[in-house]
Amino acid sequence: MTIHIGAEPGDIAETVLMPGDPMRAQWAARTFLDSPRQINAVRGMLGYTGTWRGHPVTIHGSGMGMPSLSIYANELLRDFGVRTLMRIGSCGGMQPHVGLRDVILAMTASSISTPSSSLMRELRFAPCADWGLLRAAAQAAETRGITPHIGGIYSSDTFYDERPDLNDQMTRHGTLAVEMETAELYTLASRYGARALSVLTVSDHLLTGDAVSSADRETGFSAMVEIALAAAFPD
Ligand SMILES: O=P(O)(O)O[C@H]1O[C@H](CO)[C@@H](O)[C@H]1O
Ligand SMILES: O=c1cc[nH]c(=O)[nH]1
Repeated sequence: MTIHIGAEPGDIAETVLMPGDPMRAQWAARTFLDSPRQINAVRGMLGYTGTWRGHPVTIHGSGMGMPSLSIYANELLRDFGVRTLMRIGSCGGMQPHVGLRDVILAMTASSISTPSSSLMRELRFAPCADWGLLRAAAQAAETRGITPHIGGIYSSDTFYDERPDLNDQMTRHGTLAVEMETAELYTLASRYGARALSVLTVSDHLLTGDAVSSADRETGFSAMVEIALAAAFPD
């Protein structure tokens, strides 16, 4: 048991899928796992452990933003021995060729700062995905007839961003999408010698203003969950 995760040792699998939204964790566990059981509800942050094709898997919310994700990822990696952490999140598209509901595999994540920035001092660390997971996720997507966008994303601290000039530079430099957790997830996975990948679905678009419904953001993104599970346990 840790401060924020009320699970016992052994309750959490070595492979964890992390949506920001705890209700997406509940939906994904009930939809994709066999025999899911709730292993955390501290502060309403729901976590479930079950099996997928016989492999133990935990699906646990991270909350929104890097400070929240950092708390859960630190405890999962340090105290529960997690070895593979995959974010299953929503994001805002930043390129004209990226459409609503498209799947993005985040190869790298830019940021202005992360909870790890003060530790890094003058270093501008480059958070990047685990190559094996990234390759397996690309293959899993293609097997399902999905062509994912693969490249850099932006992990922001600000959902209601008032720096359109910064977003313009991101778009100009090929950034695929914006979300709020991946840069810290990849940094922590590197620190603990674990594997991480963010599999994202485009829920809205910064260039067009188009968006899917909140209900869709909670439960409508099956493809990214299937891709994440298949990448974690390739045949
Ligand atoms: O849908 P989730 O996984 O929460 O991800 C995105 O949605 C939240 C903002 O609405 C942020 O957490 C952002 O990263
Ligand atoms: O952080 C996020 C997530 C989804 N859409 C956005 O525009 N930003």
